[in-house]
Amino acid sequence: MTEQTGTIPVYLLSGFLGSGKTTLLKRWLETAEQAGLRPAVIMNELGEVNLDGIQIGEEVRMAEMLGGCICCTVRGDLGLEMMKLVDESRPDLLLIESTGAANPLEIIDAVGDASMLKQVELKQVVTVVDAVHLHGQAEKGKGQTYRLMKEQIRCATVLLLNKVDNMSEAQADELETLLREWNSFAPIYRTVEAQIDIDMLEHGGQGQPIGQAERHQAEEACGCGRKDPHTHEEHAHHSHAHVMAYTRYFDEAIDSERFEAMMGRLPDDIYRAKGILSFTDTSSRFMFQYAYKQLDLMKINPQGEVPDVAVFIGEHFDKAWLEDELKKLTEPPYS
Ligand SMILES: Nc1nc2c(ncn2[C@@H]2O[C@H](COP(=O)(O)OP(=O)(O)OP(=O)(O)O)[C@@H](O)[C@H]2O)c(=O)[nH]1
Repeated sequence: MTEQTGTIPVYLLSGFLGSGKTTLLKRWLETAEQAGLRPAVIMNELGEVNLDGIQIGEEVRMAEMLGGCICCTVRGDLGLEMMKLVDESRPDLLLIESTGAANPLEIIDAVGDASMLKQVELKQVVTVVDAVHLHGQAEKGKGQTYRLMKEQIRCATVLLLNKVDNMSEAQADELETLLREWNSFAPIYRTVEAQIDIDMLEHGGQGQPIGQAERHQAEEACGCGRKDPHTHEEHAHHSHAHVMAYTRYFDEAIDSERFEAMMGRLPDDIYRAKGILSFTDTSSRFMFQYAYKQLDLMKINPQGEVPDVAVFIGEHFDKAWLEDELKKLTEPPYS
């Protein structure tokens, strides 16, 4: 783990929605705590509730930026939040988890601005890639999500090819070749549940901080407003404007079977969902995580007052359909 040298190292966790950033963040925090270090975290969520933050211990100093994406709508706040955290808690390291829709270059710039005022230094941009999702996107080979994933990969100084448990070795080999084509300098680690030696991430396998050359290369590759060298198209400034989030609060417990059946009916354009729910058939509360058709439910006992809530994220999906489905969850049982 990083030794304290006066400058606070900053690590940016990037990667498309549901790729495993929070899973990695939890590991990183555990490792830091075992090493006796005091980490601080900035979390950014598209939805109105910090569901990722609930998974982090209360002892970790955390700033939340909710209801917008760190790289645009709330970008101005990032520098302020970072400086406040540094002044208030003087952490040994700072981890920033962006929304899965963020363009990392914008955040890299914001950290760069802050480093002129405070002793913070961006050390690594770790992009977590959902192997299965990328595989599907690469087969299509086009679209805004594909382009955004490519940008996140190009801006990385370290790449985790995560969720390789869901694919064959040969498919993972193919993806690694693709990652290498898009990003020739970042070390690539294949992972399951983001299991990796954190030291390898902190030092990018080479002990190199982000240098001018890499930064320049990343800017060339994904700079907003710059022309793509191959297509000569301008990159959209907010390449994730197509991603939308829908938040629904519940005042009462819902039927677990109906909920699971509804999740099974979600259309492809709702690819990510998460939330905390109470079910009528058990007294425990549950956190659910849904990413690209995979639904996980975990018992949870959140500290403080946390409402029952579900957040759905996707592209141009039919909100009316979703509202109708959610309404059915709280209706009396059908005869
Ligand atoms: N099968 C499988 N599932 C994984 C793996 N890593 C993470 N997951 C699951 O994928 C889901 C999303 O993981 P998160 O860590 O919350 O992803 P995230 O990138 O933080 O998601 P957002 O913050 O919404 O962008 C969770 O249900 C994880 O348990 C993996 O290697 N394999």
